[in-house]
Amino acid sequence: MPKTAYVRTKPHLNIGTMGHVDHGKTTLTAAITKVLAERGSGTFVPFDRIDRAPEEAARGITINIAHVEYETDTRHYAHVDMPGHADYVKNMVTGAAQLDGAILVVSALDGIMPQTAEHVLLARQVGVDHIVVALNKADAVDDGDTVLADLVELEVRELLTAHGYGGDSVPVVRVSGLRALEGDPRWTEAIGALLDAVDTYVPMPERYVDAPFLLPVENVLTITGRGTVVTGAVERGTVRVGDRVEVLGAAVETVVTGLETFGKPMDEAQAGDSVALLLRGVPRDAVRRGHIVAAPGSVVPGRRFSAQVYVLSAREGGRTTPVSTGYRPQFYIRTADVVGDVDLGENAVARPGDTVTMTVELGREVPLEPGLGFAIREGGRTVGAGTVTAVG
Ligand SMILES: Nc1nc2c(ncn2[C@@H]2O[C@H](COP(=O)(O)OP(=O)(O)OP(=O)(O)O)[C@@H](O)[C@H]2O)c(=O)[nH]1
Ligand SMILES: [Mg+2]
Repeated sequence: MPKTAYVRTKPHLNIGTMGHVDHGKTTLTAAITKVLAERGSGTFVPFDRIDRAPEEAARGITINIAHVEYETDTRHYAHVDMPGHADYVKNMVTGAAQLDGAILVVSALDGIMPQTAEHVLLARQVGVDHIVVALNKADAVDDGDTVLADLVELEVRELLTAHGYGGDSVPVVRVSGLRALEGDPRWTEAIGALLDAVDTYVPMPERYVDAPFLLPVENVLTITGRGTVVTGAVERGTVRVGDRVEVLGAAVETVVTGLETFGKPMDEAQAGDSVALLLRGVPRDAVRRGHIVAAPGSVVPGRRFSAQVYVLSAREGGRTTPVSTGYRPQFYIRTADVVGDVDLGENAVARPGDTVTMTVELGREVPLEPGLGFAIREGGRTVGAGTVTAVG
């Protein structure tokens, strides 16, 4: 049966839920889709469909990044529900890289926890400019006694200010994802207020639709009988069915033979869209997460760059000891995960909490450009966050 084509009627934005494990991100995501479905502008996605990979159901935490879509009166959103668990922050890094805004979920019962702070820091680093706070589990703090929630709100505003988000003006909305899912009118209204805050506080970003096409590969799938499909968010430019593209990393040039967004076919995808691209004649195992699909010849990958890097303090979950030249951590750049040699110059060391300049020699080539954000990880934890200042 032919599928209904995607019709672009409203501006499209990418947002997502981030925050500490168990603070209620997935529940809130489900509640948002439920409230909007009741308004007639979307499809309800229940909790267990968002937390759907078998590995996730088994562990009961969100491991991969789940995407849902919905519409408010004024906008179309793709929403990524990001994992809170510390082991999976690398997924958060790649998920956040495409966000135009984020909903920071903080449990009013628990307040700021390690991944609350880590996610705010990473969001800043990967270029998320606007955060709206969902102070969740507001149903569970004593009715009438909002002292605890007030304290948590203050604490969150301070955290945001410390990371350059202007915490005083950030909308903080008290919600209960759980009670909204149950249909309690007080809390469905609160979800409406949260969405209004997102609609008004997160501006429509500038989309570079005229730039050469570039998409960092997030996932690779096979559709039997049709070929290899890559998914991800278009970082810039426009791509149409029939366009030639190259896959950097796989060193292949091919043609886009199909395009979809959320299961709906489209003729043209543009910067900001979450899409699946069907690629002609590319073997499944030739393409991997971290590769880049781009207009042929439009990007030159490199291995060497200079960067400004913030080394996380031990309190933020970072190292307890300084790093020096010869340090060899993993660099998370767009969706890629690459080892790199750090050179801090003569005699220099970088202590946890320092901001330093460094040069990096990556283990393999990736497309690099000034302004590109990245995270540095070691032994399963984030130890630094940086921005490319020069290439070569
Ligand atoms: N009282 C109350 N409990 C909630 C609320 N939202 C979520 N919970 C409960 O908190 C627990 C965690 O909820 P999730 O939605 O899985 O949390 P999460 O942030 O997605 O967790 P991870 O994806 O593992 O980081 C579950 O037991 C929920 O039922 C809420 O608004 N009020
Ligand atoms: Mg979750």
